[in-house]
Amino acid sequence: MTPVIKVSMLSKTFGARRVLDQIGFEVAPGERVALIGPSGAGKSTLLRQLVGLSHPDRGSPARVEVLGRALSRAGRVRRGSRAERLRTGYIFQQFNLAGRLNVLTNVLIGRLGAMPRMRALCGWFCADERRMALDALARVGIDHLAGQRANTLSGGQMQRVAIARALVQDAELILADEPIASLDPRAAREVMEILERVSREDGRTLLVSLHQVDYARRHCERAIALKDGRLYFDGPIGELTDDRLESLYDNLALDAIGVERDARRRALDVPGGMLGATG
Ligand SMILES: Nc1ncnc2c1ncn2[C@@H]1O[C@H](COP(=O)(O)OP(=O)(O)OP(=O)(O)O)[C@@H](O)[C@H]1O
Repeated sequence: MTPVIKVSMLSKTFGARRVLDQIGFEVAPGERVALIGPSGAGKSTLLRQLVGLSHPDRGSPARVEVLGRALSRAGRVRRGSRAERLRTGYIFQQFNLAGRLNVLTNVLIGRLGAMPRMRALCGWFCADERRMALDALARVGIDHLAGQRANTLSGGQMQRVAIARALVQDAELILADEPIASLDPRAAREVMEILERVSREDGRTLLVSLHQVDYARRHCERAIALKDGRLYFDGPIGELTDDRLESLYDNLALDAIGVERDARRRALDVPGGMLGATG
């Protein structure tokens, strides 16, 4: 099966600082993968590489392939066609909605890339497109808010709009960069449940960066951990033991990264799976 994401020898340097250092991994269709690691480890930089918002170091042997298409090679980005770009949905921590537009229009924006250019320029959406957007809003539980201005929503509702937009885009791959970092615990749980559900039900691949490790354990089957720009762990979520987490986060109290005390007791200490040095 062709991987949805295939990255090899990916390095990214800002000034004198190497933020990503020879990263390599693959993600299979339908996998739900949590991207974790301390602040500044390179998670956002990595996600941005997967949509061409950033390019690898020029002249490096880096290869980034997404949905079977080479996105960058030797530091050069290939933007791809509108249709190709639609296949990846990107969800931001800060929602990225047009605050003055209503919820339905914000969702319909996900269709713009698939519409004839003239109609897209004028923002003329047909009945089928509106129905599709309403269906997507119903799936995330907020179709009753379709006519409300986006900037009047709560953070959790805004993130549901962003997910509905990725659904009308029919994105096969959803990349989410700390989608719950600004949400209260209840909204965070609901948003993660929705992301897991749309991945499970539709077979969409999910790569989500998270600060709170319990959400990774609950909603993802695999974790990729970065530390100081290097791949530190890549394996099944069950192998991400508390000891490994403590070493990943330099002995930061586990409570600080959202690990519940009773979950600590349950965690298995399975050998193998660590790739890099500790500490
Ligand atoms: N455009 C840029 N120019 C210079 N430095 C950058 C740029 N983008 C990111 N960095 C630096 O790269 C490092 C990694 O940043 P990145 O945002 O990828 O980390 P992160 O793991 O997502 O962190 P956090 O969890 O805090 O969001 C940081 O030191 C950051 O300051």
